[in-house]
Formats: sequence, structure tokens, C-alpha cells
Amino acid sequence: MAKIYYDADADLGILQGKTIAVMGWGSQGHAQSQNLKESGLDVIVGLRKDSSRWKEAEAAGLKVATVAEAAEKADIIQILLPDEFQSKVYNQEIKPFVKAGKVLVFSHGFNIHFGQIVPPKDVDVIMVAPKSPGHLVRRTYTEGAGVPGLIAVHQDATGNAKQIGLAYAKGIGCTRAGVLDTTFKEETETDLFGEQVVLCGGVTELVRAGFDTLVEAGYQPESAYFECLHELKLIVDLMYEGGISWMRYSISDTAQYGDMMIGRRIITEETRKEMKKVLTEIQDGTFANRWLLENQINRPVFNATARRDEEHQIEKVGEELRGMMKWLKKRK
Ligand SMILES: NC(=O)C1=CN([C@@H]2O[C@H](COP(=O)(O)OP(=O)(O)OC[C@H]3O[C@@H](n4cnc5c(N)ncnc54)[C@H](OP(=O)(O)O)[C@@H]3O)[C@@H](O)[C@H]2O)C=CC1
Ligand SMILES: CC(=O)[C@](C)(O)C(=O)O
Repeated sequence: MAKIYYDADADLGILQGKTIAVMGWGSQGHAQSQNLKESGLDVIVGLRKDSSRWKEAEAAGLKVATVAEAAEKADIIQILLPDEFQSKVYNQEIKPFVKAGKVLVFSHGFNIHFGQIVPPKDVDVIMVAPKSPGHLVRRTYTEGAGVPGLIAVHQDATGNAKQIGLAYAKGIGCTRAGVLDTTFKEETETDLFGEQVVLCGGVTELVRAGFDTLVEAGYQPESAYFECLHELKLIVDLMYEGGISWMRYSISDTAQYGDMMIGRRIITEETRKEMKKVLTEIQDGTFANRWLLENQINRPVFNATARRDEEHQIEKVGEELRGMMKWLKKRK
């Protein structure tokens, strides 16, 4: 079993007196910077001068500067910008201030693994990757908890990179849940695979296909929504709590029979072959190449496909039923 690091394995003290620049105030940036600050650390947020998030970050009590100003002041630089823009911003605004002994931190290995950012050899390069959307990184921290994370060391110039990474992980709350060793290669390839085949690509297409099948057969869209999206959350929650066997224990035998008999007709050997093909395209850089080029021509395919999906009927039905979904929230 791989070693899991918890609070006791990390010493926030080694970050005292250090300035941590968090570049970005997005899903991860807003969460990690506030968590670090509330962990007693000195944080400065780096943003574009015209960023619409500048005032929000200041209102949250964070010091804010331009990316270059923050990089110049920082001992530790966490780059939480969109993966597709990190290389450009790094080369133009951060690289001039990446001096010997400084630490570069990432929460996804994409730009290091695919050679889009090549740091100087005399700095530490680490990854602390929360395995969670940023808004839950923040919410769980404020509730006194945390989300699990991954840690990797790409360069250890100071000889202390791992401990700095563990202290950073503690600062954002991940050691409250547990932090696992990985590598930039493993995190990058498994994260991209998960996003494309299971978490987002697989599930969203499965939900829309199931919804469309029921609606096209004449069932009311609300029933299709309840069956294909609302209950999915509850089933996944049970799997998360106690594994697939616990979920199967909780659902009816009728449901389990259907699960076991039909599931493999939907996710077929062909599906598994396609999954392997997607993984190969991640490993050999084909996906990275497509994504980086897509961004160089202002995302024509991304924009058109996102617009089509936003117009799908399931979005409207979900909006109408959102009020009912609030039952999950604790009653005041
Ligand atoms: N989203 C998630 O839950 C997770 C993300 N990650 C990783 O975290 C990193 C950040 O992702 P995420 O938080 O989703 O990113 P977001 O898109 O949510 O936020 C990006 C931030 O970068 C700023 N930004 C964008 N372009 C520039 C620029 N050219 N110069 C300066 N600032 C810029 C944006 O502000 P503005 O546009 O106003 O300038 C925004 O504050 C990525 O490496 C991602 O892979 C890892 C785990 C989970
Ligand atoms: C939340 C997460 O880790 C994702 C889905 O991979 C991402 O948003 O990058």
C-alpha cells in the first residue's frame, strides 16, 4: 500500500517567513490562496491587471498584484492558471523571477510533463494536486476538513522539496484527508484520462444519452432527469462511501440484476478498446497537441461543442428542478 501523508507528516513551520504567490483566482486559485492564508501563511495573489477577479480577491482579504510583481516578491510560486495559457504567462511574466532556491508549484502536471514549461535546474519543482474541484477544496477547508491530494517532486534543488510540498499540502487542507505520492507523468496521464473517459466525457455523454432515450420514447423530461442525473449522484455517493458492493447492497436486487446484466452491454469490449486508444493519445501527446493548437486558433471546436451541449434539454430541465435538488443541503 502506498504511503499516505497526513497532518503529522507535514510542518507548516518551514513555510513561515516565506512569501507564496498563487497565480490565478479561479476554481483552484481562490480556494488554495484563502486556505493558505487561513493556515497562517503569507500569500499574494497574481492576476492580470484587468482581471475581473482582482477586486474579489482583495475583498477576500488577500494581497493582489500582477503576475510579474507577485513572482518577483515570492519565494514559492504556485501556478494556478489555465493549463493552456501557463506556458505563455510563465515565459513572459514569471520566468524572469525564477531564481535559484525558489520553488515552483503546480496542481496539474500537464505543462511540465509535456515540456511546455522548462524550469531552470536550480529551483524546486513540485506538484500538490487536490483530487477535487476547487470549490470543494475551499468548502471542505472552511468546514474543518479537506480533500485528498497527490504530491510529486520533479526537481529537488534545495534538498527539501518534498517537505515543502507536504507543508503546502497541509496549508491547503489536503493532509487533513491524506496525500499520496505520484509523479508528474502519472498524475498528468491519469487525470486527463479520468476527465475524458469517466468523470466528464463518459458520464456526461451517458447521462445525456439515457435522458434522450427516455424523452424520445415519450416519457416526461422530469422523470428522465430524476432517473439519469439525480439518482446518479446518490448511487455514486454510495459507491464513494463503501464501494460498488455497498451500493449494490443498498439498491434493490432488481436494480442490481439490471446493473450486472445490462451494464456490460452498454460498456462493451469495444468501449474498453476505445478507452485504451484514448489513453494512448494522452500518453503519446496527441491530445496535448490538439488542445494546445485548439487554443492557438481561439477554440472553434471547444466553443461550438460547448454551445451545443449548453442548449441540451437536460440543462433546462435541471434548472427547473434545481430547487428540489436543494434537499441535499442540511436543513437550517
Ligand atoms: N478546476 C479544478 O478543480 C482543478 C484544476 N486543477 C489545475 O489547477 C490549475 C488552474 O485551473 P483552474 O483553477 O480550473 O483555472 P480557472 O480557469 O478556474 O482559473 C484561471 C485563473 O487564471 C487567470 N488567468 C487566465 N488567464 C490569465 C493570464 N493570461 N494571465 C494571468 N491570469 C490569467 C484567471 O483570471 P482572469 O481570466 O480574470 O485573468 C483565473 O483567475 C490548472 O493547472 C488545472 O489543471 C487541478 C485540480 C482540479
Ligand atoms: C477536478 C479535477 O481534478 C479535474 C476534473 O481533473 C479538473 O477540473 O481538472
